[in-house]
Amino acid sequence: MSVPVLEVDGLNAWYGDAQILFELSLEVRKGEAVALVGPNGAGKSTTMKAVMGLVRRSARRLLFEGRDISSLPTYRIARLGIGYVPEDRRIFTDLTVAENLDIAARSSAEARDAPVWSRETLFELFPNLARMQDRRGSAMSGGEQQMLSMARALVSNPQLLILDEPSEGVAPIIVEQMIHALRALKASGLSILISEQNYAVCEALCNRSYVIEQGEMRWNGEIGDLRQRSNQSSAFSSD
Ligand SMILES: Nc1ncnc2c1ncn2[C@@H]1O[C@H](COP(=O)(O)OP(=O)(O)OP(=O)(O)O)[C@@H](O)[C@H]1O
Repeated sequence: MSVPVLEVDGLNAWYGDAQILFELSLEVRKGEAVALVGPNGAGKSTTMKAVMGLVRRSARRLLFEGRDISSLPTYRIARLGIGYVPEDRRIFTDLTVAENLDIAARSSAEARDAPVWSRETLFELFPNLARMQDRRGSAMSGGEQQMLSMARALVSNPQLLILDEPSEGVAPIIVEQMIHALRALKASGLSILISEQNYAVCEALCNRSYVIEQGEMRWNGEIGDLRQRSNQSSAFSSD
């Protein structure tokens, strides 16, 4: 069994005084893709934000590659090798595809060694971005923006990619391209934690999954057992 990349144990998180996550535990091992599933408002995004240090949280254990990240600021967690693609994508919509990638490359080069992902290798992975290098973010579809956001996250050469519902509101053809790119990344050894309500995406990409409901972990197991589990709950949108 491969080594753990992300180890979370006893994670709690709050917005103000409201506790949202309760004693969550999960693990992502090297080279595996893990799905975090659950109904709207279950706490999937909050779990990802808590790992990145973007919400108030406490944990018995919060380790990335064996290192305690529980008291590090978000930018340092990112620099250690976690690429985070939030639900709202955070690309510069006034800038073109090429400019968005350049900015990510510049800030990554300041932070660590030269990036492994050149513009050329990113365009091989996301061919549709190659065809729209001079297009501004504001003129791209949601799915295209999502891929640009993934490409930006890869520039810093992460070991773990955290993706918050990348397929939400995205056309099926773009979802297919996204799955193709994510499978290639996984095959290259990258670990992936993905929040997802689309069963087809989970099945095509992931090894294991965790089901979260009302801020608590309700089930975890092999991806092949998830469909049966999901029939018993409202964790999935129909697909
Ligand atoms: N900034 C915030 N302030 C206060 N409460 C919040 C905030 N963001 C989320 N919440 C609440 O936290 C709970 C978990 O939300 P979260 O976004 O983590 O769920 P989710 O599983 O990602 O849902 P979705 O699939 O709808 O994105 C919800 O009850 C939500 O209303």
